[in-house]
Amino acid sequence: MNKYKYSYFVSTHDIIVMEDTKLFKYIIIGGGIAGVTCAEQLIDEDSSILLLSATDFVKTVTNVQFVTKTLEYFDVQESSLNILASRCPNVTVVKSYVNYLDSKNKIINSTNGLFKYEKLCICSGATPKVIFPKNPNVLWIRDTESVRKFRKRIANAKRIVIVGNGGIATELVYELSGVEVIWAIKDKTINAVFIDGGAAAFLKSSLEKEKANEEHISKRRKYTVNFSEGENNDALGGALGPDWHLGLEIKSDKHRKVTIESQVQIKALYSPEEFENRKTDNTDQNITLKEKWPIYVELTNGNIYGCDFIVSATGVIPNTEVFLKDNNFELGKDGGLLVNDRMETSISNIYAAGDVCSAGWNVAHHWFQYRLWTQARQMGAYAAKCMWASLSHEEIYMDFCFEMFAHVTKFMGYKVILLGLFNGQKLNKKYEILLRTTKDKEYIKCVMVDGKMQGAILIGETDLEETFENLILNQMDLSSYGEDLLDPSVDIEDYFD
Ligand SMILES: Cc1cc2nc3c(=O)[nH]c(=O)nc-3n(C[C@H](O)[C@H](O)[C@H](O)COP(=O)(O)OP(=O)(O)OC[C@H]3O[C@@H](n4cnc5c(N)ncnc54)[C@H](O)[C@@H]3O)c2cc1C
Ligand SMILES: NC(=O)C1=CN([C@@H]2O[C@H](COP(=O)(O)OP(=O)(O)OC[C@H]3O[C@@H](n4cnc5c(N)ncnc54)[C@H](O)[C@@H]3O)[C@@H](O)[C@H]2O)C=CC1
Repeated sequence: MNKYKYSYFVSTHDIIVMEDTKLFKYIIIGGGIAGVTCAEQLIDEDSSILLLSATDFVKTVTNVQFVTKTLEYFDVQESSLNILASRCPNVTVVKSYVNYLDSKNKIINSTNGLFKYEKLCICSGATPKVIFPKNPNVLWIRDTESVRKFRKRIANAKRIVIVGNGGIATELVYELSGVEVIWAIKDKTINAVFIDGGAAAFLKSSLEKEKANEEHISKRRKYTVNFSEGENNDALGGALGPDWHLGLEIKSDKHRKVTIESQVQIKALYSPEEFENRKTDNTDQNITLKEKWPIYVELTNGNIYGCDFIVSATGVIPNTEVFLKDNNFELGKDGGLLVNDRMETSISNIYAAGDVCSAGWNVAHHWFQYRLWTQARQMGAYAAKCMWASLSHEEIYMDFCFEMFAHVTKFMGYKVILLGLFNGQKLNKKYEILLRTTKDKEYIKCVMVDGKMQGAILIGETDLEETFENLILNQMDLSSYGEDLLDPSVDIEDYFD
């Protein structure tokens, strides 16, 4: 890339562009799943495509397998930039961090110089929204580097506090053994971001089992991650994804010891010195405080725990900051770059996909955005199609995957499938629930309105995903079946397929 003569900044408003600033038809920012999929899917083979990745690795998806029309499994690999470039000959891949966007002149400034675009797709992902981010005893999980730090600290830890009740916290609590875990959640029940209280009760019993006794079925077939020591890159890498925790087999003790503190938040953190200086009565009530710890956590219910460190698994914030300087992007409520049904942001010729964007179109009734690997892939692929269609004046239609929310994952050792409005989202509590559950085997919940299925949670090997997907998409009137719909003696799979 040295062949580009360096252009330079006078001020953020005044870029001097040298004559040979390279023009690319498409530029994609971000080497995560959204960016890489976008680059791979650009079918414009004669065009110049540039992918800028802040890190030495990009995330690539392989072996995509459709479980149903909307549910998919895939493998994820961290690949070097060269591997991606050799796989996609029309894509130039450059390690470069973008630090300024001049949308008026369609130029981006990066650590590797200036680049001009016809169409730009921002796929810069999201950053963990960390509580007490400056405290050295508060860790988070996002990329390979953050997992490396976590592994280092957990090796000698006796007790940690995990804050948050979403995907990361749920997976981490389940994966850890040989260390005492205090799980502090805002909600009444575990994993409330994804599942209801009934499903949470079903899953929770897994925490009481010993880790060694369980067969380790991976969420996807393979996740290859590069944990090589030595590389110390401050740039935030792409989000980890399926099976990121498989490398956390650190402790030989397979006992889980989890205390769930529900309906609490963190009130304060204390260093050992600050804690010594606290002379309040309630500190003495907690036996755990007799030991000396690197940090102390006070919860809003008054309980105080000493621990080795805290993991903040408290959601993400879209990575937009760099792009907002001097650019009047319209933002979604969650701070993402608002995109329309063509994945276009509010600034012309700029598209966005994946965790960085907020779906701003009139979404299908059974679909909503969740910052997930699967949606990053789908949005990246669709954004590529939209950019190409815009330049070639072709008409395209919104991909079918945006018709219905669908997610397959694994929580607490069980396969979990979420379809449509699985928690009654958008239904203003006006729905009925049909439920079938068999302890340690399956949990099936259907959300029904006027006899029509709106969503479903399937935990365990139920084999109902295809049937239920069809029922949600077709909106067939099922009133005549009533509760028989989930009667185990009725083979509804055959009936409705
Ligand atoms: C621990 C963990 C487990 C997860 N598990 C699952 C799961 O099981 N299933 C699931 O569906 N989802 C899962 N997710 C969520 C999923 O990983 C993300 O939603 C998805 O990877 C987002 O992809 P992305 O490409 O939008 O963003 P990212 O993967 O964050 O990629 C963004 C890229 O942009 C680069 N970048 C940022 N700013 C700049 C800049 N200014 N210049 C150049 N480059 C820049 C970053 O370095 C990064 O490479 C998980 C997330 C985490 C953190
Ligand atoms: N299996 C899967 O599908 C997985 C998906 N992911 C995805 O990765 C991303 C990051 O994961 P998470 O950090 O777990 O985000 P999340 O959005 O899934 O969960 C965030 C949790 O933090 C809680 N929270 C927020 N602020 C808080 C505060 N101040 N104090 C206490 N609790 C607070 C929320 O109530 C919520 O329970 C998400 O987009 C998630 O969907 C992550 C892991 C696994």
